[in-house]
Amino acid sequence: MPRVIETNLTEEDKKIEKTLRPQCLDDYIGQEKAKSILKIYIEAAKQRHDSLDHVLFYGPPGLGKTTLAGIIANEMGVNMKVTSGPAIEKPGEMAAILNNLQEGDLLFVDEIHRLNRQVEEVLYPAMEDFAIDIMIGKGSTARSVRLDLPHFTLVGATTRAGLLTAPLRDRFGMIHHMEFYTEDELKLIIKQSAKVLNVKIEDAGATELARRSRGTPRLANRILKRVRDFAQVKYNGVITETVAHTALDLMDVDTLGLDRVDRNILVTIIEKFGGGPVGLDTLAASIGEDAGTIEDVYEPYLLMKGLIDRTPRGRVATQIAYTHLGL
Ligand SMILES: Nc1ncnc2c1ncn2[C@@H]1O[C@H](COP(=O)(O)OP(=O)(O)OP(=O)(O)O)[C@@H](O)[C@H]1O
Ligand SMILES: [Mg+2]
Repeated sequence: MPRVIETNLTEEDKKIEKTLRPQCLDDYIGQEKAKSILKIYIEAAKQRHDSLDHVLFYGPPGLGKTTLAGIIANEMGVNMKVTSGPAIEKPGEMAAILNNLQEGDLLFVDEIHRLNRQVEEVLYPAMEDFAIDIMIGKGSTARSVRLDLPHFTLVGATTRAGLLTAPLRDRFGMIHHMEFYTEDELKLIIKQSAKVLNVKIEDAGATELARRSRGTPRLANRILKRVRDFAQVKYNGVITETVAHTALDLMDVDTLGLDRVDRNILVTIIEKFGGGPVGLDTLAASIGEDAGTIEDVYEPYLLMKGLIDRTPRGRVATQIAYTHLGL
């Protein structure tokens, strides 16, 4: 059975995500702070008939960064062009993308921390002055020519803002940290998705799914889909609390929403390293996971739940972790 916390989305996952994606700010649940600030920014930009300031979203996967970028484009009434850090290899490719934008367009750059330095440098004047500098000619006759661009909005997304260079970060007018969703927010999302997918779910069933969705809408939707299948085959199609409970236990998602890898991280810190502190790389090596994945995907939730602490000498398991695991 595929793991619940899967960072590589299948085609079916992508299709479902598309149908479940809210289209306007009012349908977007949670992230209240970002929403209220965005509302003002969008209103002001529309009144000035100007493009919106550049926006950076950072935070763990599946919290709605791409969704929010799409909503901004919708609310501004502009087109969204999508690209990603690893997809652009040469400065010329970035220049071409920028040059093809229409006035007001939104350029969404996913995994923006993975742009290489030369490509990133094209963005500096583009974001600041809506212009790019291109070199014409060779050797002693080479000169740089400035080309004007349409006013556009860059929306960047990254799992870690710390990996962004200062000059790039400084060019964003708004930087927003995506928060984990509360159980109540996730419950609303689950109920909304259930309606769209035509799934019958009881209130207590939705509560149970929300509690075990790791604060993450993507997981909430994915879990909903799996539990629906389970309810269809084993029960009469309705997601009750018992159905939710049984299905999630089978999926190896525990009562805090932790999956096998989360628990492995905790158990390893406790049993192999006496509760810590243990360095990230050592920890990664002993559980056979990539250090970056631990830091971006697993750790933020464990930290938020107070199961681990980060100290200068490494990661430490907290009392809450011992209690949760019954150790
Ligand atoms: N606030 C929200 N309200 C309702 N549904 C949401 C919300 N945020 C996210 N979702 C759902 O979760 C799914 C994943 O969100 P999205 O793709 O925007 O996450 P992301 O932060 O871009 O993730 P990644 O870092 O992996 O690119 C969406 O398809 C959408 O169905
Ligand atoms: Mg995304």
